[in-house]
Parts: sequence; structure tokens; C-alpha cells
Amino acid sequence: MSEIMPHLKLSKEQAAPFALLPGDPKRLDRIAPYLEDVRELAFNREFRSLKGSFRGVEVMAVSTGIGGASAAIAVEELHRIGVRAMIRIGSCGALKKGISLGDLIIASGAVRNDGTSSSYVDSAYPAVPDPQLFMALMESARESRVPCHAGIIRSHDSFYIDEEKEICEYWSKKGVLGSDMETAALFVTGGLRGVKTASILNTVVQYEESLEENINLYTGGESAMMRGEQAEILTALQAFVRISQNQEGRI
Ligand SMILES: O=P(O)(O)O[C@H]1O[C@H](CO)[C@@H](O)[C@H]1O
Ligand SMILES: O=c1cc[nH]c(=O)[nH]1
Repeated sequence: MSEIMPHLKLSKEQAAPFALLPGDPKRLDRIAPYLEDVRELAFNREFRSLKGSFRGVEVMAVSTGIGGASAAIAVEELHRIGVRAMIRIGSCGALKKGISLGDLIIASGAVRNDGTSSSYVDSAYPAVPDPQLFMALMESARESRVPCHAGIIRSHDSFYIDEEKEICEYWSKKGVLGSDMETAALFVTGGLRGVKTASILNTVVQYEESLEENINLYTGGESAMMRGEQAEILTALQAFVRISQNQEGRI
């Protein structure tokens, strides 16, 4: 057997070409019902993994934990075992009025307000998704008619800094749609390593509403957010099918 990755505890033999990347390890329980032949692979620290197939396409799901640092570790180790395309299926807070709970946001780029992406490369390097994977997500979302927005999001490292409200207002005025913590690191590490990445986010906090209250509702299973989560999982899986068909299996 080949080398076992130190954090994910996975080896090349266990890899699939495609991986869904939720933040929360518990989200894997809600991804599993969409897959056939599901096997749980490993669970070390925040990194829980499983593998199965969706409409004949082999996929993994690997949780990345909270923040860019652990997301970048997941991207690096998945790349090393041979995963070629990764879609983050995350949650986010809206930065724009009119984006409702459970609405999806497909990131066309990310403001790099995180530390991890800056430790990799100069901040002039863009945090952008792979265009083919981004298009596949857009087409899947359009086809399934889920409430969906596309645009720039902002990735950050903490909810609890003193200036959080002012920072959110600033980026909201610049037209940024929402906030998460991992997309910038995912896009930058993916870009540097030649891995296809994309990010689709389920809105769990509306703009100017209580963050703590809404995240508690989400983790408690509130329905609009759960519908959003189901929609992002399905949209991402359909995007993988789409690109595997477009390229006759070559990605
Ligand atoms: O629900 P996930 O995918 O973890 O995403 C969001 O939720 C966490 C914060 O509550 C951060 O990881 C943020 O990016
Ligand atoms: O407001 C929010 C909600 C989830 N994740 C974030 O990063 N921000």
C-alpha cells in the first residue's frame, strides 16, 4: 500500500477523481444517502472521509473543518493521493439583502481576507475557481431551478473580531455576496497545485441578522437551510457527472 497521508489518513488506493468538501464532518451523514456503495474511509481530527458513486461517477466526500488552514491541508493531501476536482459544499452568511436562508451562492471568486492563502502566495494572485467546474455548477443549478446567486464571496478567519460589523458593511457595499472561511484557501491552493476547484455555499445567515442565532438554527436542522444543503450537495454531484461526461472521463 502507498503512503498514508498524515492528516486525512488516506492513501492513493482510496482516492476517487472527484471530492465534495464540506466543512462539517456531520454533513457527511447527509451526503451519504445520495451515493451508492458508500464506504466510510477514515476519521482523523476534523477530516472525515467517505467514498461512493453517483450515477456511475466515483466520488469522495471529505470534511475540511473550520478555516483555510485545515482546508488547505485537505486540498494538498487529496491532490497527493490523486483527486483531480474538488467542490466545497459549505455554509455562508449573506452580505446582501434579498439573499434568503437556503439560497445558494456559487463563488466566481473570493476576497482573500484569510491568512492561509497569503502564506502561500502574494495577495495579487487571484482566488478564482476552475472555469469548467464553475460552469458545470452554474448549469446544474440552472437545470434544477434552485434559488441561486453567483458572484464574489469573502473568506475570513474569525467571526469575533471587534470590527466584524464594519468589515461586513464594507464588503457588502463593494457588491460581495457572502462570507465563508475556506473558499479563498481552496481556490488559491487549487490554482497553485493544478487541481480543479469550485465552491457552492448554502446561506445560513441573512444579511444583518444574528450570526450565532442562525448558525444554531442550522446545526439544529432548520428546514430552509437543510433544503439549501440538500440542493448544494445535489448540484455539486450533478456538476461532477457533467464534467466527467464532457471530457469522456478525462479531467
Ligand atoms: O459549514 P461550513 O462548510 O463549515 O462553512 C462555514 O461554517 C463555519 C463557521 O460556522 C466555517 O467553516 C464557515 O466557512
Ligand atoms: O455568517 C457566516 C455564516 C457562516 N460562515 C461564515 O463564515 N459566516
